[in-house]
Amino acid sequence: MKVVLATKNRGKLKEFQEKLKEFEIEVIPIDQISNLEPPEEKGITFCENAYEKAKYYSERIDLPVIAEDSGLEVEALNGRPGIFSARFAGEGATDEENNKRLILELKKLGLENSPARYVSFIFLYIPEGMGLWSSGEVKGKVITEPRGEGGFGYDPLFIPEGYTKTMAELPMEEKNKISHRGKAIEKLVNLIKEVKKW
Ligand SMILES: O=c1[nH]c(=O)c2ncn([C@@H]3O[C@H](COP(=O)(O)OP(=O)(O)OP(=O)(O)O)[C@@H](O)[C@H]3O)c2[nH]1
Ligand SMILES: [Mg+2]
Repeated sequence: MKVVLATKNRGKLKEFQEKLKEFEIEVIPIDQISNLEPPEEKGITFCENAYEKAKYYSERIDLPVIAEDSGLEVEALNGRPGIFSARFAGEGATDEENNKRLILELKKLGLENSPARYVSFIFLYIPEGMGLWSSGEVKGKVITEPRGEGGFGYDPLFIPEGYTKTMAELPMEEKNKISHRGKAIEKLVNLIKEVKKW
């Protein structure tokens, strides 16, 4: 089975490819199929953004498309950056700039860490209007001293519950077992298997 993944995020793409390999599903990045500009993320929830992204591309390329919207919710920041995680330090911000903003905001509050969670919503949109969605989360804490080279985004600042290493210090295979995205992908695969039985 092959499926198109609508993302411009290379870190996400690698994690989807690695995880879905386990289920013999090949992931084709959207930019191999089309050079459509991504839609603006106008939703106010992860779910809405994932749905809109998948629908937008699927309707235009007439193939099933998976899209994900994900982010980091930090307790001390009342759930921010949330759906704004990719643009915390401004539109087009780099991971490094977003990490600096997070560290600054925690330090402003006099904190060295805060409970936090990563959230992932995935939507598989199938032309003619059929859809499947799933979600996943991983709880942990964010710190103010970055560690590790793996993963992407806020991973050098995120320590999953039950671990002492940051997400960026874990091999991808291990991150995929415990991460918000890994869990959401597994749930989606189970849904696809159920639907195939119909
Ligand atoms: O360290 C991280 N490890 C993760 O596992 C992770 N998952 C999400 N995030 C953050 O949340 C944004 C998603 O925003 P997002 O879903 O809109 O994706 P994006 O804009 O990067 O790409 P696209 O898929 O929209 O094209 C990302 O950019 C990151 O800042 C993560 N950070
Ligand atoms: Mg995005």
